[in-house]
Amino acid sequence: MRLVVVGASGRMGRMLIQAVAGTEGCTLAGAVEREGAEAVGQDAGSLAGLAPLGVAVTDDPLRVFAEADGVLDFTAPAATVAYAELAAQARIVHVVGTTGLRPEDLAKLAAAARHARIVRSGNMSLGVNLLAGLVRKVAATLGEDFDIEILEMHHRHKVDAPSGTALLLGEAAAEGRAVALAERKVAVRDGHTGARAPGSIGFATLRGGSVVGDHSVIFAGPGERIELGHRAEDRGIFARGAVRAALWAQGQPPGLYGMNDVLGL
Ligand SMILES: NC(=O)c1ccc[n+]([C@@H]2O[C@H](COP(=O)([O-])OP(=O)(O)OC[C@H]3O[C@@H](n4cnc5c(N)ncnc54)[C@H](O)[C@@H]3O)[C@@H](O)[C@H]2O)c1
Ligand SMILES: O=C(O)C1=N[C@H](C(=O)O)CCC1
Repeated sequence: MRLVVVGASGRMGRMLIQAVAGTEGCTLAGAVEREGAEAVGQDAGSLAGLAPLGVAVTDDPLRVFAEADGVLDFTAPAATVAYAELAAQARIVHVVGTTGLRPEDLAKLAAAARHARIVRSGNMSLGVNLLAGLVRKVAATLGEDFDIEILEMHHRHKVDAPSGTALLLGEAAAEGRAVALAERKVAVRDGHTGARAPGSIGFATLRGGSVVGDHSVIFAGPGERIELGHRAEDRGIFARGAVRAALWAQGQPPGLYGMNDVLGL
């Protein structure tokens, strides 16, 4: 499968180049960065700490999309919305790891998925997607006398909150309880908040250092607490998940898929 990495010089972009180069049956068909980025013109392999791959980073996505079967996109919301349109025009698979997408961005991805195969997930790792299944089950089993709180910590450079993973886990908890997350979500607490609203799903965000991604889902009940968690130690888990998603999506009809589809969960 010929894959393009957009956001090639980012923390995830470099990991994606490594993952594509290290996966049998995949070749790096292109590497794209935003106009004016320092990496434009550099060899994508060298950028990712590998031997040169003979693929120069470009700021012209159209040219490389025309020669590819799929694009791996861990960039920023505005870029991802634009790439969804280009990938749909080129009829290639679009794997979206970008987080911080607003409802109107998600609506644009859903529109593109009428003609394109898109796999989107706030977390492409096996572990977190398994954890989401456990959270759904525990939330469905326990009543509302168990309060659900989701705690996440990421590195100091992360720009969106709560993390895409925390929201994915919140969605799983809400599904388990058969409620809408949008109606139960409490993402900020400050000052005199009053007592906790029964049935709310709370989020707490920590940022600092080089943390790759820590998540805990806490079910706090009368006299006891259940905690389910995941610690990411290496961004390679997200990159390998994205390549797996692209390979899986190649054989699917147009639509918007998640990692649970890819992993058969
Ligand atoms: N879903 C997952 O499993 C997962 C895992 C890790 C990170 N992420 C998400 O991936 C995104 C990127 O994370 P990161 O840590 O690599 O960030 P980063 O800032 O290191 O990298 C983003 C890159 O995208 C580039 N970019 C921005 N606009 C572009 C455009 N129009 N065209 C091409 N490139 C463009 C930037 O120049 C930068 O190099 C974030 O939203 C993050 O939350 C998701
Ligand atoms: O480093 C990031 O940024 C990450 N983003 C995803 C999220 O928002 O959950 C996945 C974990 C790493």
